Amino acid sequence: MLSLFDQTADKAQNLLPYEGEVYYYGKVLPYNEATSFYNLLNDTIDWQSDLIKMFGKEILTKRKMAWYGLQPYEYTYSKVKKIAHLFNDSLTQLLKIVEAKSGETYNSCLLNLYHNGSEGMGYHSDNEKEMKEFGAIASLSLGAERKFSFKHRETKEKVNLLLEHGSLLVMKGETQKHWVHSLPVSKRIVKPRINLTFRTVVY
Ligand SMILES: O=C(O)CCC(=O)C(=O)O
Ligand SMILES: [Fe+2]
Repeated sequence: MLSLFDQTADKAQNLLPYEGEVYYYGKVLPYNEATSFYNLLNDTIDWQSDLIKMFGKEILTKRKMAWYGLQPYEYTYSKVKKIAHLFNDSLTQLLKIVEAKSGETYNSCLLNLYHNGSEGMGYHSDNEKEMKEFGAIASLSLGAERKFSFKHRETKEKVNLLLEHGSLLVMKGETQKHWVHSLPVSKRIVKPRINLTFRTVVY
């Protein structure tokens, strides 16, 4: 049985059974602080639709994205090269919180805005060529609570969890090599959600 001490956020347990490390720290921001960060980011981030290929056609996603960095790093997603906007005050504050909680450092952040549960993200891994190999990725969630799923590439084993308002999830080690992850759609969810994934790009 876990003692009370083991259950504290800073002693999060690895959720993956093998070949990767995922730690869920639960709510790292008090409710009101998480809500005010949600509102600030919603208003100040330069949100853009993403161009993706579906059945050979290029379509604009309803989900909005944004790419920020400590420097104007280049990053290619969906085959389009983007230059990072510089971190604003909210992002700088959140970076410090996430670095302290996870004991890792990051230099960039990919943001996603899902207007409701009909928007999600299919199975993928975050192993773009610009990113530090085996670098930690810290995922901060604000707004609607959503299910999140990991699936092992070979065994197909699944691990599911809920990402709460103001919560932190950290993926590290070999996670991206052996597991894919997704944010499943859920028509019942009508509220919006913002997710920030803090990453390390090499330059
Ligand atoms: O919205 C999420 O929780 C996941 C986002 C994600 O996987 C990504 O940005 O690569
Ligand atoms: Fe991802």
